[in-house]
This record gives sequence, C-alpha cells and structure tokens, in this order.
Amino acid sequence: MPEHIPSELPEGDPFGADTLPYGVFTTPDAPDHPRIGVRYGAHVLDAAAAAAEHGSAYADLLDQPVLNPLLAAGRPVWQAVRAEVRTWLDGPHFHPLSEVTLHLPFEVADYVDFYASEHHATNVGRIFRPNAEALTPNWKHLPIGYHGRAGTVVVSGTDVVRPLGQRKAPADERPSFGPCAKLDIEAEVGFVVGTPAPANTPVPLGDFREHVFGVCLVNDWSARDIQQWEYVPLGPFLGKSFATSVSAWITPLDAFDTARTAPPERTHPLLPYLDDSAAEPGGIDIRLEVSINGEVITRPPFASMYWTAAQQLAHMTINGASLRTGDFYASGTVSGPGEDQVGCLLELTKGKGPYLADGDEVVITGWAPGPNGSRIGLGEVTGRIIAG
Ligand SMILES: O=C(O)/C=C/C(=O)CC(=O)CC(=O)O
Ligand SMILES: [Ca+2]
Ligand SMILES: [Mg+2]
Repeated sequence: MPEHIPSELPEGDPFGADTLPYGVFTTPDAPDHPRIGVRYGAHVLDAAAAAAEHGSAYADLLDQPVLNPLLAAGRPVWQAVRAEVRTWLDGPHFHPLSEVTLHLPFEVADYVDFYASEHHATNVGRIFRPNAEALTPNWKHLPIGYHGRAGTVVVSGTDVVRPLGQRKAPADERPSFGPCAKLDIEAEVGFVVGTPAPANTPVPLGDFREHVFGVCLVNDWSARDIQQWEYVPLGPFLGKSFATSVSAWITPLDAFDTARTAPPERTHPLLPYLDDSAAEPGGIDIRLEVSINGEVITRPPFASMYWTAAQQLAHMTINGASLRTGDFYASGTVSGPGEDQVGCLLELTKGKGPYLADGDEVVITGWAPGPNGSRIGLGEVTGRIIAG
C-alpha cells in the first residue's frame, strides 16, 4: 500500500501537533500486524515504522498490538515518545484514516464507572426515586462509583446487540424476560491508567498525572428497564455490563493543559484526601456532542462535573486497592445544567422515552480548547443498535 505524506493540515484541524492521540491500527495489506498509530489530521502515522526508521529507542514499545507496554513505561517515557513523534510528522509512514482499521487500543484491566455530575445524579434521582431526596446523603462527600465489566469494553464502531433481561415496571405484578425496551446512552469521558500503584499506596491528588496516561470518549450503554428492576440494593449490574464503547483514540493528558478549569464550587467540606481547594485546577473543559442518526440531540459540558478525575483516582485507591496498567475509569454521565446539555435519553425525555430503536446509530464527539486558539479533538465513539 502506498504511504502518503499528509499535506499541511487545514486551519483549525483538531488533530494537529498539539493533539497527537494514540491508537492501534491495521492496514489491508497487513491485517495480522496491529501496531501503534498516531492520528494527525485525516491520517494515521505508523509510529512503529517511523520509530524503526529513525532508530528510536522506543521502536519496540510502539510495534505492539496494544498500548499497554507504553502505558506501563511511565510519564517520562510518555513525554519523550510524544516529543519524538512530533519530529516524525514531516516524514513518510502515513496512511489515510479511511484506509485503516482501528482496534481497541488497550487491554482493559479493571473498569470502574463513576456518578460525578450533580445535574445527572439529581435528574436521575428524581426519575428513579421520586419519593426520596434526589441526591443521596453521601453524594457530596465521596465520588460514588460501581465496578463494571472490563471484558465487554468495545472499540468505537462495534455494533451493540440489544440486551436481554428481566424487567419489571413498578405497576407490573411480576417480572418478565425479553429484549430491553428502554435502551439508552450515557455520554462520558474515560481515563486510562498507565503507571501502576502497589496495594496500600493510595494515589494522592497531586500524583494524578504520574498515573493517568490519557483521555478518551465513552458511551456507557444502559438498559434502563433492566437497571431499574435489578439495581436495589447493590447498584448497576446487567443493565450496564453488556457493552461499553470507547473511542479508538487515547489523547495524552498533557494535551489538555490549556483546557484545565476549576470544578464547581464545593458546597461541603471534603476529607483531606479529596480536598482539592489548594490543588491545580482539576476540571477539564471538554465539550461533548451527541448525535443520533445524524441529528445533534445534546451538548454535555464536561467542565460542569462536580468530582474530578484526580479525586476519582484518589478515592479508588484510598482503601488500599492497587492500581494496574490498563485500569480504566469513566467519569459518569456528563450532564450540564441546561435541558440541551444532559448526557442520556432518560434525562432528555424525563423518563418517558423514546429510547433507542434497532438500527439507530449514536455518535459522541468531543473537543477541548488547545493552545493559541487551537482545538484538541477526541475523535468519536460510535455504535449502531442491532436487534437481539
Ligand atoms: O441513580 C441511579 O440509580 C443510577 C444512575 C446511573 O445510571 C448511573 C451511572 O451509570 C453512573 C453515571 O454514568 O453517572
Ligand atoms: Ca455510566
Ligand atoms: Mg456500560
């Protein structure tokens, strides 16, 4: 296959030299050779080939079918590789994005999903628990989360088969079994752990950057009818474990330096391990956009999240739990204060539906402000619903 050299990127391309996300790709002439690529404009740089040509010390780390060895190498290596990649951008070894296949970029170790948007938690609380306080008493004191199913995390573009399960609406006399009738999306932002931490060594807020490699887009597909019947008292289970989609591109955390922003004002004093009042701004200004069948339905603002990714990591490890390379955690549904900023159909339709139909295609995109007015693109996470 010919290798192209991309011409100058169009003005404002969100995949310029300030972005440079990593993914894993194959080409039609070498379908059995997945390797690490870097997105640049509408092209993918074959980082493995460029590294080999330049005699880079990181050639082996980049000629891999998953990002995990690079993730495990730690922050000094992440920074050195990113600097070297920048020097390869005017060389050969590019493939048009339209000619490659993108794969799940990392082997997921453990997967955790949080519940960190005050707007989402309030809206869902009102719909699911109309006779109780919308926010539970613990909500402002710790980032609530649940353990998801790492083995069902799939890459963007993977079809999502409508799940089967038990449903029982409050008015039904007994549960029934069948295909989910309330299939929903959740627009989220994900964080990929690189550097591990041994057991009993909690990660303080200030060490977030040492451990988290990068950021991606997430769709936490949710079967609301299954979820509402099964979740008491232990939380989400089969209603969310059938599939969770992630974008094919993992953008290094350093690309979001100009997008750092202060999280919302904390209304309750926090225990010291979560107190970020003196820390660097923990929020990130990422603007999400969700479309169904080509029509934009909502624009959730990640900057509005109450709990930050650094607080989530600190909380996840404060009990002594270890951290592994490839651990993956999602922010929780991103919902802003506006009705056109909510991150799922449950909120958008106030619990009444309609939900996803077979054949619907969902696309979540996102970007953040970069240096000098540039944009940092997060790509997209897509999925089409297939009848079960
Ligand atoms: O309030 C509930 O019972 C559950 C709400 C969710 O579906 C939460 C979830 O997956 C976490 C999130 O994405 O914010
Ligand atoms: Ca979720
Ligand atoms: Mg899920």
